[in-house]
Amino acid sequence: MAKKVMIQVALDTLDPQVTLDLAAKTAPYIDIIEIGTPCVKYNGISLVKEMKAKFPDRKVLADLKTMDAGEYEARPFFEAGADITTVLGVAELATIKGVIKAAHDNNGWAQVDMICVPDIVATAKASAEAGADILGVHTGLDQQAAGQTPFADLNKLTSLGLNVMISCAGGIKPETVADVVKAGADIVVVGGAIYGADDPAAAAKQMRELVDKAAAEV
Ligand SMILES: O=C(CO)[C@H](O)[C@H](O)COP(=O)(O)O
Repeated sequence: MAKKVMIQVALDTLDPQVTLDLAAKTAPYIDIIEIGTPCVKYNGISLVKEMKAKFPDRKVLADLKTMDAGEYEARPFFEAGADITTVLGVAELATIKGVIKAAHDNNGWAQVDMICVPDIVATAKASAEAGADILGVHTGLDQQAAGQTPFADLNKLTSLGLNVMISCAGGIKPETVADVVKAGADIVVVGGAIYGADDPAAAAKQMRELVDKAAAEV
């Protein structure tokens, strides 16, 4: 039985209508619609509400990258319809636990973003122990520009065998997505390779085909 690997489209666009249109084009091929950090900061909670209302059959992730006041910041977004929010792994454990509480009180998932975390193994273990649902391996846009990739961190986390989902984000393209799946990711996050494509729907369809093919070979 092939492992089910989810695809998360990361929408880092700012214009709300452009973002909604991209979600409509890609929704048939993806599992999670991410309202990216720049987008959610620019548009706020109203876009989360509208996105969930338009795509009730897709999980909606608000990429808050919460750094403090975890429950206080995350709870309104879960109550507005977000299925997943993110909290930074560099935050205090109390902050991470607050987002987890807000998530679980609303049948949602809490993702701990490992971007810039100095010791991702220690943070991963502590986050899993605290009840995190997803650990997010993440090479940020600026890190990508400096030539970094998520693969080393992905292998570190998948080898721990923790009872959590592992997502992977950071410049993933058609040429590299199979390696991400074969390294054990449960969720493949794709932003620019889809929203920046000439035909985002075709790019999402291609990613779906590549992910499913690689998952069948794992
Ligand atoms: O969270 C993000 C940046 O902080 C992006 O959404 C994430 O990196 C995925 O986008 P891309 O595939 O373009 O790297």
